[in-house]
Amino acid sequence: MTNEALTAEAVNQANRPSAEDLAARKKVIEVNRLDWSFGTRQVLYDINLDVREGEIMVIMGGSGSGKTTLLRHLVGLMPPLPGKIKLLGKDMGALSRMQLLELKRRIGVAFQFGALFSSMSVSENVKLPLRELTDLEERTMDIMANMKLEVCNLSGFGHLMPSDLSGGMMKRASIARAIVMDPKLIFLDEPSSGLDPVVSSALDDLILKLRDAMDISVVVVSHDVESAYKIADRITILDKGHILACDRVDAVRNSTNERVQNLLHRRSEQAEIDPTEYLRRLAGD
Ligand SMILES: Nc1ncnc2c1ncn2[C@@H]1O[C@H](COP(=O)(O)OP(=O)(O)OP(=O)(O)O)[C@@H](O)[C@H]1O
Repeated sequence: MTNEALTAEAVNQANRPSAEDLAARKKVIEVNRLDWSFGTRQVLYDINLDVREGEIMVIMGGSGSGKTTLLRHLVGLMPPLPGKIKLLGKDMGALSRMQLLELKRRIGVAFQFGALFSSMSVSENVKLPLRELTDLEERTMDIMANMKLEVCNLSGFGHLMPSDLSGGMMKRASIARAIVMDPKLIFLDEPSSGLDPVVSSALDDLILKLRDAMDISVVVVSHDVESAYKIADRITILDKGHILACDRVDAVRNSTNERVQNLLHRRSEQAEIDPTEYLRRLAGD
């Protein structure tokens, strides 16, 4: 780990809420006894999880452990099951289609591959949720998109096409789009995949800044253990569809469970992920 990363980690460490502080906060996500099978194949087993207001929760686990399937449930891309998932206090399985849509407006999502439409400028990409979900005037949309681009250190880059951006800028642009509607909760899938450590560390800083400046709760799916140590308040580790650990960073990091340590110190598996296969699974094909 670089000295810079160590320092940033130490700063966040000092700012981390205590277990009591976290427990006293409102739950923005509540998962109760969630099981899921694809056909006869069970991939999630008795998932119980909560995320608290203002918390950064990092979900980790080996390839195929169920992270994407869980994420798809959380963002409403899987059929909602009554009593299983509450998002921002609402039972997703008890909502009408319109109510579910309304709820989805209050969350932001940045998926890992091909997050931006290549035929639109960066600014148009960021404005997309505003265009699709609001009746705001063009000028207002421009102002809102520019504000979010600025927060994501992309001021002045809105006119560029995605192909003109570096990997790190592309990720920041998809985060700008995820926050353009001022959500209270955002989901980031593998934000640091494919980035070198310096760029990845800058992205971690942006995630921390967003949480602090916008009072947002963040769920990050990641393979990157250094990033998790730096940004997370708590880490959840999935193992073959089961929650193996869910605790504050120090507790997970110092866990005496051999399986937890093996999963934490396994080399990054990002190279094994095939983008086409990832998108197919995300779409539920
Ligand atoms: N649509 C689907 N149909 C059938 N099986 C699926 C489907 N989507 C995922 N699976 C299977 O469910 C299991 C969990 O997959 P999931 O994508 O949730 O894991 P993951 O932890 O996100 O993996 P990775 O880190 O490789 O993205 C895997 O065995 C996968 O093959």
